[in-house]
Amino acid sequence: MSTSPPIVRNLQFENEEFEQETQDSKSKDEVNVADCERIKVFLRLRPFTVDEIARGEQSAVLQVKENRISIRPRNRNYMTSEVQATNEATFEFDEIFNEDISQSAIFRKVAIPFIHKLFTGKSSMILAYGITNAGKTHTILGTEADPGLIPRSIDVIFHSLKDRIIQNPRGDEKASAKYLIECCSNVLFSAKDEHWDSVTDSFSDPVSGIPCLFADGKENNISILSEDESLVFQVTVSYMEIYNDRCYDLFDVNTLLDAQKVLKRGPKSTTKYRRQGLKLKEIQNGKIKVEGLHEIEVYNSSEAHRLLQCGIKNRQIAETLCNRHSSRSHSVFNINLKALQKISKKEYRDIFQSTLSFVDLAGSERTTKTDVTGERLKETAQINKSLMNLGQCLEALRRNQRMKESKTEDNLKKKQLVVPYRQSKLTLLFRDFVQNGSTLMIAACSPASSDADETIHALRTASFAKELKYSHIQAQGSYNTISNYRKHIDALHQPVRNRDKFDDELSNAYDEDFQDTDELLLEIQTLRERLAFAESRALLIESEIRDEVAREMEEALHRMERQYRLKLEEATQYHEERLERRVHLITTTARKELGYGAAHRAAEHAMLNYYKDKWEAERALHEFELSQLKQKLRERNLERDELKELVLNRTTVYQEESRQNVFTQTDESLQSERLSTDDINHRNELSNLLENFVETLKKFIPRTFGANVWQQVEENYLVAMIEELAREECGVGQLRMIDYLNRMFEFLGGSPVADDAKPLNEELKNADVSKQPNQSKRRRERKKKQSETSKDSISVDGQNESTEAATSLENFGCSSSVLSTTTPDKVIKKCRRSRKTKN
Ligand SMILES: Nc1ncnc2c1ncn2[C@@H]1O[C@H](COP(=O)(O)OP(=O)(O)OP(=O)(O)O)[C@@H](O)[C@H]1O
Repeated sequence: MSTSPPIVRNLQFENEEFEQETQDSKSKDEVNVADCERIKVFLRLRPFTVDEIARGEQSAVLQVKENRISIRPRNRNYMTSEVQATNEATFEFDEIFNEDISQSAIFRKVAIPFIHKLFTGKSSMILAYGITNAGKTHTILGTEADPGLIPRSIDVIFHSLKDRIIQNPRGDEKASAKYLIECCSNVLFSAKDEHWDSVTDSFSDPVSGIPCLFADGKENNISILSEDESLVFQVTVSYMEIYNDRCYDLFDVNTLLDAQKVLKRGPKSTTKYRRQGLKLKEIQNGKIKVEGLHEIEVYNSSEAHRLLQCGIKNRQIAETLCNRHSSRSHSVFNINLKALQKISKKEYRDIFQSTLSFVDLAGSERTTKTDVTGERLKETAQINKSLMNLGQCLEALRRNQRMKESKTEDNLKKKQLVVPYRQSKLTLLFRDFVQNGSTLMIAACSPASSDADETIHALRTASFAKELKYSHIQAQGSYNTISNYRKHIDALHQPVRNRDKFDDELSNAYDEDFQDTDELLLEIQTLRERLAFAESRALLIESEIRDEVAREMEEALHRMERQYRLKLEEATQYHEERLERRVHLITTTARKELGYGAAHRAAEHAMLNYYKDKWEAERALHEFELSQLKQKLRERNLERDELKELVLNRTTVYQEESRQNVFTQTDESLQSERLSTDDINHRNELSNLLENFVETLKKFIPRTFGANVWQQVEENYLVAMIEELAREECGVGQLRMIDYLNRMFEFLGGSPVADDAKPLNEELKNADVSKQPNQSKRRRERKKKQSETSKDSISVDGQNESTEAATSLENFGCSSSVLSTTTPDKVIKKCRRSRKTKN
């Protein structure tokens, strides 16, 4: 089985106008390939921007002569001694494009040879390098009106391949351009946002509805075809960016959907937009693979343009949501070509795979110049670090190459430098391209004198790249190499087919292997030595880097110090002035108020004295009152003591009396108990006697003293007497009755109890209670006699009534003579007098 290697035939030109130019480029390319595959570096000088013209920027470019450019530095102190001496920095490049070169011309000069290589199975990279705002993106992407290298390359590639693109039968539908474009149209282009208004205002695809920044057909007049008609192709594209030394897929649908969620929630959304970072993995032959990077199958230029548009949009969204600015990341757009040869109706055989990559590097910038802080400072540091690392790789490669080329004894003894590819993702990818393909660098250059120093640094790094050749590192994926391998495999298969020669061939192969092993051991030894040297060299480089960083930091610190000192001085001056004003104000106010203050103090003093005297007087008065009150209190206390004593005495007396009363009452009650039966009889007798006596008085007193007197006697004495008698005990009742009678007679004007009645009174008074029944017996007898006598006298005639009364009274101790001598008027008067005196 043998394959005839495809011969890249001369470029076919559909447009005669470009024929000559492209032929030149082809011939140049052929020369370059022959010229050991040196890394080519082109310089593109951009014109002044509108802003720069408005600022009146001066040009830093002193001279552009053939491939040499001279730039005048702004501050020569930071330059090399050579530049300091001449005050200009001169660099040489493969070609220098002036401000007036068109995008189309650049494309033909730069990209066409690489597209050519793509079709021959060689991978290549076009790298735009330079300081910020130098025109890198303009060159790589371009604008809607004037597209750059990528859109033009897409046009040419698809126009060349035409119907020879086949569909991958095992292709993932979710990795197809159609699916992604649909997602993009739903997610990214549905939202209207000021950040991409300018983009969406561009062309719109009638099918997908996606605005298309780059219209097809700008470069449709160029076609590069392979003569091998049996070859068919599959084209995939991938788009990624390296931001803060992390790789992100710009064709990842999931991140697009996440972005949609965040966008829908609006600017106040607390959900953070997080993208999944991709890992770089080293596969066989030192090739680098970006794990998880989507490679989207594309069948025509229109799809490719729209995909590019989606990637740009995704990047814009990331920029918006991550709050960063344009080109703060390195972007890599890959066009992968897979050539297949038809074996049968459905079977294809892989012939080669190649990639054309377009890298738009972020612009290096000086932190001292842009005065950035926070996240931006971190970004800038990362950009500068990765670019510096790229410069270090280029420098190390150049030195190694020089050592090899010079072949002097000294140089041969020296060990090769280790190229620090692994220090950043960018350089790892760069290594892949340097080792596996050809590289072209476009150094974008700003003419502004304000950017001169940074431009010089960037151009110096670019000039390192210019000297690099990679002829010794053959492109592993090239078509020719693959066909050579095939031949070799065929040769290896030969012994199998030819059994007779198998053993000999096999032993030969073993011998070769042993020889290889010895060589390998030797190489390991050499590599070890190189490693030791490389480590020491790395330390040296590191110290150099540290020095540079320290210098920059020192510069920044000096600047900050100056700023702060200035601010401090301003603040001090301001505060001093303020303090002076205050002191002045206070002094003036104090002076004004001093006079008033003295008078005020005198008045206060007088007031104080007045209140002091007043207080003293009141105090004396209160003390006097207090002493008086104390005296009174003492007296009251004495009185209280006396009263207490008195009460105590009285209580004692009272207690004594009450005790005696109790005894007396007890005696009396005992006596009354004894006399109770006699008393009942005695009372009956007495009441009878009293009735009689009262009856007698009723007759006697009205007749003698008048009806009024009787009425008064009756009111005052008799009723009370009768009631008393009814209530009192017998013995005591008698005494009471006598007392009443005495008082009655006293009232009537008579003498108290008659003398002859006394014995009776005395007798009654002194009467022993025990003897009373006998006494009452005697009395009853006497009364019986008297009643008989009175009965006799009454019965004689009415005139004897006074005599009867007197007798009755006599029986009670009353003398009738006393009664007869008193007139009723006198008795009444006497009675009234005695009442008055009583009252
Ligand atoms: N050749 C050119 N002709 C006309 N205008 C240009 C050219 N090159 C660059 N510009 C303009 O200069 C400005 C800066 O260019 P561009 O954005 O490409 O710079 P950059 O190097 O990519 O900057 P950054 O690294 O910050 O992204 C843009 O306005 C662009 O239109």
